[in-house]
Amino acid sequence: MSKIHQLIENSKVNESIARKLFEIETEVLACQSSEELLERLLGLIQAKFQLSGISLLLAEPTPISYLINGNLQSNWHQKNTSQISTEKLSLLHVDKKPMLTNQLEQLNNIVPKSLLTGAKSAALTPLSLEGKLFGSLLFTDKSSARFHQDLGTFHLEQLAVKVSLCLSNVLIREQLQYMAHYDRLTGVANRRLMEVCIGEELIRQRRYGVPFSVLFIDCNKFKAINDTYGHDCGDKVLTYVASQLQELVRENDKCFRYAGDEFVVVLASQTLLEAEQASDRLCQFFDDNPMPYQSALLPVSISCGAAASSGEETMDELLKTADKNLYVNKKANNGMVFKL
Ligand SMILES: Nc1nc2c(ncn2[C@@H]2O[C@H](COP(=O)(O)OP(=O)(O)OP(=O)(O)O)[C@@H](O)[C@H]2O)c(=O)[nH]1
Repeated sequence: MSKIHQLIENSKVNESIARKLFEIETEVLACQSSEELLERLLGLIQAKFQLSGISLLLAEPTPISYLINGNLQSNWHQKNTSQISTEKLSLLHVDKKPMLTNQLEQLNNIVPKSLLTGAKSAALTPLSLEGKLFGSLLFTDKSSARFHQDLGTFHLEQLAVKVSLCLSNVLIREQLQYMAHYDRLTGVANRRLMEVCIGEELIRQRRYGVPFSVLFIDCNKFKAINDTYGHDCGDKVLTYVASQLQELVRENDKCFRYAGDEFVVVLASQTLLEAEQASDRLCQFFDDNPMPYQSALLPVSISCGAAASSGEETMDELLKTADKNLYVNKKANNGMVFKL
């Protein structure tokens, strides 16, 4: 082939690659979550470029990978995402550049063997967030001619920048949403999300007659725990109570941190009697299960008040009834002593 023909041919190939990347970019721009974005992106790349294998390598441990890993729970990610140490990742991407190779022995002891099964060549695209390398997209092919050291990396570099940008935008949005709806200390949903949840239950009840109840929960003598063992211990107690409450309620029920040492549980489809039974069960659990603390056991106790929604009252009225019942029950619990 003459030089000019070769140039024209190269330019056509480049244009076709650029077009496919543009189409992929356009499609992933609308993705609302990092999980959806990565899944969609990798699926599109594999289909459009007909790659035999594609996977996501995530650095471990970095704060960024922790943030992303928490979001990647789908079956697809379980199958296609692998952990890689930060040191190994930087071996793949010297100066944060893509890597192309058909000498796969170079990847031995860096990339999990299973990801290279049947492959004869591979391309790795670095992913960065806030200037930090946190992962790599691994493309593999059955042909050793597909990726090799002498190929240019311009398109992969572009892809790396664009994916990193899209991902960072989505992650910032996810972080903001999380901070707006979840309590930082205990990890349970906050009062704002509780209002949304009760609002939805009220609509369901008024429209379809589905009952629901709420439990107002308060830790007993919590101030004394803070004063005796310190604020850090108090924080641990709150985290312990929140995590146990979440474990103890049914899948459909939801637990919220209302304020300070107060929590609210929304019991979907449950009557007052069922809510009172749940309340007894929760109180009994904490009486029977003191919190492990500094190689000892710290008694933790809670009081609960239940209220069933009739569909007539407002959210505030419902919570007030539960709160009133809580204080009736709390009186009976007075006199708890905390000893390590
Ligand atoms: N450690 C810690 N303490 C908190 C937090 N939020 C609120 N508190 C404290 O929780 C305590 C709640 O005290 P009270 O409302 O008097 O409750 P109590 O001591 O459990 O009293 P009773 O409910 O009557 O048994 C206050 O001292 C707050 O300072 C928090 O995030 N961490």
